[in-house]
Amino acid sequence: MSGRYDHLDESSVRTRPSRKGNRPRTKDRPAHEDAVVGVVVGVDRGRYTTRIEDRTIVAMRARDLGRSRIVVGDRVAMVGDTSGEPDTLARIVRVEDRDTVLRRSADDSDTVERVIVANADQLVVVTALADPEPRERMVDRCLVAAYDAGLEPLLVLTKADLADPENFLRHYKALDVPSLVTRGAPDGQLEAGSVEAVRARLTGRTSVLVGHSGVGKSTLVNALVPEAHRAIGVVNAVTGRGRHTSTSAVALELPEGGWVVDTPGVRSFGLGHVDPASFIEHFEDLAPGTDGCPRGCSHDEPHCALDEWVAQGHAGPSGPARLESLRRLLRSRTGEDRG
Ligand SMILES: Nc1nc2c(ncn2[C@@H]2O[C@H](COP(=O)(O)OP(=O)(O)OP(=O)(O)O)[C@@H](O)[C@H]2O)c(=O)[nH]1
Ligand SMILES: [Zn+2]
Repeated sequence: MSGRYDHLDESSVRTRPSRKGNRPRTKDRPAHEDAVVGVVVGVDRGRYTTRIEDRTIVAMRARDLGRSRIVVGDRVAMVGDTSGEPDTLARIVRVEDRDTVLRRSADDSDTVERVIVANADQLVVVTALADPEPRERMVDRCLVAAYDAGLEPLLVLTKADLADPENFLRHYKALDVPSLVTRGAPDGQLEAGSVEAVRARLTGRTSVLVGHSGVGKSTLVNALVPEAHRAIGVVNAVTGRGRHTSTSAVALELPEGGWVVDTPGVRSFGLGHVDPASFIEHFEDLAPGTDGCPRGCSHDEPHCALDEWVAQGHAGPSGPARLESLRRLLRSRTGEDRG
C-alpha cells in the first residue's frame, strides 16, 4: 500500500516547537497522560462536540495544538473538564492519526482544499430514482472521491416506489458497486424492510452520507436514527448555537453501533487532487495493464496501453466494460457539470 496514506499529512496535528524551543510534542508530554479520547461528532465555530461512550463533551482546541483542522470523525484526546456536564468545556490536546480522510479539492465556491470527514470507512451515495431524476455524473464523482479516499462505496437508491432501479444500475454493473434500494410505503413512511437492509449495511461502521437536496436523505437518516433530531438538539443545547446556521457534517450514532455522518453542506466534490496514476490502483484487475503506458499517461488517450491489454483478454471478459467505466470515472473529475 505504498503511499496510500501519504496525503494524510494535514492530519498529523503536532504542537509547533514552542518559543522556548525544547518543549516536547503534545504526544510525549506526561501531563496529558490522563487525557481521554473521544470522537468528534460536530464542529461549530471553534467548539467541538465529542462523544465518549454515553457522554457528550464539548471542547475547544488547546492553544498549542497548531492550526490543523479538526473535523467530524476525528479521534481527539481531551483534558480539563471532561465530565460532559452542562456548561463545561474540555480542551483538545491531541488529534489521533487518521485512518482515512474524505476530502474535496478547492473549487469555484471554496478555494481551499478541505478534509470533510476523518476515519470513515464507507461512502453512501444517496440518489433518488425519480423526483429528482438520478444524476449519473454526480454519482460517478462521489465514487471517485470514495475510491480515492479508501472508502467503500454504497449506492442507496431511494424512491423505488416511483421508478425501477434496473436502468440506473446498469451504469454501475461493471464497477461492482454494492447497492440497496429504499421505497416509500403507502403510509408515507419508508418501507421498513428496505430501511433495515440499509441499517444492516451501516451497523458497526462509520458511513458518510452524501446526496443532493430532495433525494430523501433526511427521511432515511431519521428512519435509521430515530433520535436524530434529538441528537442534533443536544449539539445545539450544548453549543448554544443554531444548527441551521451551520452546514458542517454531523455524526449520529446508530442504535446498534456505528456512525452515520450527514453532510448537509456537501453537494459535490472538487476532485482536482485525484491523480489518474494512483486512482487506477483501485482497479486491481486493470492496474497491471498500465505497464506499457507512456509516461504520465492519463489512461484516457490514444496511446494508452490498456486498450490492447484488455483486448487481449488479460482483464477477463468484463475487462472492456471495466475499462470503459474506469474512463468514465476519470472523465467525471473534470468538466463544467460539477454534479
Ligand atoms: N415517493 C417517495 N418519496 C420520498 C421517499 N423518501 C423521501 N421522499 C420525499 O422526498 C422529499 C424530500 O425528502 P427529504 O428527506 O427531505 O430529502 P433530503 O435529501 O433530505 O433533502 P434536503 O432536506 O433538501 O437536503 C420529501 O417530500 C419526502 O417525503 C420515498 O422513498 N418515496
Ligand atoms: Zn494508460
